[in-house]
Amino acid sequence: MKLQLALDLVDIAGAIEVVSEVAEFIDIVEIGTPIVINEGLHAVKAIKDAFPSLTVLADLKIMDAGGYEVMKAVEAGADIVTVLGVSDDSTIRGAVEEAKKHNKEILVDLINVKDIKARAAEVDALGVDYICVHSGYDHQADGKNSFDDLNAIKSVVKNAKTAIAGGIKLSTLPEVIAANPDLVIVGGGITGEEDRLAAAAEMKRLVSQV
Ligand SMILES: O=C([C@H](O)CO)[C@H](O)[C@H](O)COP(=O)(O)O
Repeated sequence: MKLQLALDLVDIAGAIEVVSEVAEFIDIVEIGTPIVINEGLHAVKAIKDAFPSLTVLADLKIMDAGGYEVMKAVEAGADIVTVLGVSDDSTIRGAVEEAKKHNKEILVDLINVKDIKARAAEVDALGVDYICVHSGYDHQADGKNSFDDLNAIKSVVKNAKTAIAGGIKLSTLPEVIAANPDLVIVGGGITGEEDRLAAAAEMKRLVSQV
């Protein structure tokens, strides 16, 4: 099981500072959607240049023009690019095709998908690399999480790796781990802690036991 650090509410300098602190405990670093909105794909390039051995995920949440937008993210240095599960199949197909050309990966984010089991099965058949259940910030504000969704998609996803994101903290990590995703994505559960190093180290220890 791998650990991804999501960086959302920082600028490029802040992202580099956080990753410098916790790099040894994370497998994937995510340049979150808010950073891409604020800084553009330069943020992806800056992190890849600063940490060439880390896997970098660009959380573009692509909804259209899958092939083109994946191409631009890959040019900037992304190893994994996100596409929304609510997108048309043609968008996801284009994204997968472009990523494969460059030996890169696609993570489909099922945020706001209503019939999560059915869509996960469809997306799995499109050849994506990861399928992620996700309670976004607005869902979290309503007290929701994606733990049940993870169990639901685990029963239908046969090819892709599974991932979970949204408000995961050290206190809820054991419950997440029990559902056995391939990838756990944590933002505020590390970046919002006073001792980020300790939080990342403990999370890495827990996910590595599986
Ligand atoms: O994708 C995210 C969100 O939609 C903002 O772009 C976050 O990266 C994801 O939710 C993980 O962050 P936390 O919820 O703070 O763990």
